[in-house]
Amino acid sequence: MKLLEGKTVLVTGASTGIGRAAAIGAAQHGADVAINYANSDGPAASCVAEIEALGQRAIAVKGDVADPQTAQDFVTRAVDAFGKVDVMVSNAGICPFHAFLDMPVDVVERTFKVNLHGAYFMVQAAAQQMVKQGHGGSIVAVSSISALVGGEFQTHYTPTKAGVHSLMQSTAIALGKHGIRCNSVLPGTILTEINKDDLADVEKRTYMERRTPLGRLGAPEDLAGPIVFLASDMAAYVTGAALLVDGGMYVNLQ
Ligand SMILES: NC(=O)C1=CN([C@@H]2O[C@H](COP(=O)(O)OP(=O)(O)OC[C@H]3O[C@@H](n4cnc5c(N)ncnc54)[C@H](OP(=O)(O)O)[C@@H]3O)[C@@H](O)[C@H]2O)C=CC1
Ligand SMILES: C[C@H](O)[C@@H]1OC(=O)[C@H](O)[C@@H]1O
Repeated sequence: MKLLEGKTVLVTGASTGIGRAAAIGAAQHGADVAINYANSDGPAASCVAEIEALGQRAIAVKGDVADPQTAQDFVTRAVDAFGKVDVMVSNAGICPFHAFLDMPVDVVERTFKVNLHGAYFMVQAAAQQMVKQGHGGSIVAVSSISALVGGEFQTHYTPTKAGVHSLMQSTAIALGKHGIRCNSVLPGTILTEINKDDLADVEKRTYMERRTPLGRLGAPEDLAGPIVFLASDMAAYVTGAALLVDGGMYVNLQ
């Protein structure tokens, strides 16, 4: 059963990792897909090709989500190509691991701008278009288990993920009257470019694996199903919710 037949789905940060898996998952469920990305032209083009090979339409729009204009441009390009916006998956993010006491100001500011400001303006631009269309929509933001727990080298990052989680709660209230649902997914540790260097430390990787009751770290594809579900009408009465997708890591105290 295809859950997103006839829908237009926008995904930010979809050249690699979780965003890419979400974009391809949406296409497998019958959606046309617009992807945003920042730098990786080759991977973005291959994501488009993969979606087209599934028989769906796709465009890639390059742009830095930290710039509010990127959100307006992304939505405009998607509407030009596909006529509407049904789903926004706000996923783009960075996590430059760094110690707290000597954290450079520019690393903090950049992380806040990409992860939180970027999500804010993308969600707002999609919602403006959905309200104009008048038939509701679904917004899924990629927050993190890190919205709920801390990280020694993520003091600039975890507040942005808590912020994205909170943004979905407030926009669920602001947009409910327009039939727009807003939810977040909270991935645990998923093997992607964002943590390749961090998890090259075998001791750390083994520790993270041992903390996970399901016995393995996540793959980007583990997020595709939960994101497609929340995007779809199967979740028609779900809004303001946060879905942990972490193999059980969060509940594993001892
Ligand atoms: N991996 C994990 O363990 C977890 C990840 N997350 C969250 O998942 C999201 C995706 O991360 P993940 O897939 O792991 O990492 P990746 O590094 O694989 O993917 C990040 C994506 O975001 C894009 N991106 C980065 N900066 C910008 C920007 N300024 N403007 C537009 N696009 C940008 C990248 O594009 P390009 O390649 O072109 O730069 C890429 O497509 C992030 O929000 C992250 O916080 C949450 C919990 C766990
Ligand atoms: C990048 C990290 O490995 C990853 O990001 C998150 O949000 C998770 O909590 C992991 O720490």
